[in-house]
Amino acid sequence: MLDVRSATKLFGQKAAVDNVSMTVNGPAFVGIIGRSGAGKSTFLRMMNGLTPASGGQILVDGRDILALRGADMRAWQSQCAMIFQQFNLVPRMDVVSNVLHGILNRRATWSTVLNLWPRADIVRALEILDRLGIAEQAPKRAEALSGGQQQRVAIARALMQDPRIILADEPIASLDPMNAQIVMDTLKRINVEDGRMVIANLHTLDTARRYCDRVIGMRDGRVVFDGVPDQLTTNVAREIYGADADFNESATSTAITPDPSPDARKDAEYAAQMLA
Ligand SMILES: Nc1ncnc2c1ncn2[C@@H]1O[C@H](COP(=O)(O)OP(=O)(O)OP(=O)(O)O)[C@@H](O)[C@H]1O
Repeated sequence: MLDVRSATKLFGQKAAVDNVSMTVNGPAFVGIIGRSGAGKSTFLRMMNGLTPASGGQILVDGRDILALRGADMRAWQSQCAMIFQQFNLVPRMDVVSNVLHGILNRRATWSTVLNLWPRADIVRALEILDRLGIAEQAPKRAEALSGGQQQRVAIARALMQDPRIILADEPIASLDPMNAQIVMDTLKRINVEDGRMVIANLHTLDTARRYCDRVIGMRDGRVVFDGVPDQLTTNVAREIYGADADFNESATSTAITPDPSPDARKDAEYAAQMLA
């Protein structure tokens, strides 16, 4: 379904993404790891047309999405939702309107300006929020929510698009371990239950091992590892990160430590429910 052929992005003389090739068949959960500057974000942004490529092809069911322009590119972008580290919600807008913004490009401008949405769309947005365990947050302003809840709203907004692929750029890098787990569980559930491909840039090895069917390691714009989580040994990781013998995996851990706050307890209950 996804066939990346020598995808390349140059910024001046520097290749941020350097001849990347891979194929992904079916709705896999793919993690991309690598140190800062390895090219992970640039690759995801090429996938959904936010960053134009310098060369290569990205074929989805045989169609090169790097060559799409105008309405065709917008149509692709609606099938290929993006989730960001900083959530990118409209902070002062209520949660359900933020979710409805997932289908903004399918709406007439005047109806968006007036915040008028068909009832069926509102019901769907509420159903998605309910599925992600945050229906009661629907009327609140996005800025009033915790980081983990905001990221779930961003995932709900992505689902509103009914995408085939979800691209997540360090989706848990701003979250505490508890919320990181809830967000990763949510992405995994969408992957397994809906059959949507997820490609996530991840900054912790334990997360990549735990959630991914396949892990891609990038270094200096190139793919230096492509395998299953079991193959991601400490030595392999050291190689991907270009680290020395002091490389300490536990420093990148997202393992959960107890937190007594009521909100954290509620989130913990939700996480346990998701894992059950
Ligand atoms: N718009 C840009 N203009 C010039 N150089 C850029 C631009 N975007 C990224 N780069 C460079 O491309 C390389 C890859 O950056 P990229 O953000 O893709 O890496 P990354 O692996 O996602 O890192 P991080 O985890 O820090 O986001 C870096 O050297 C970066 O400085």
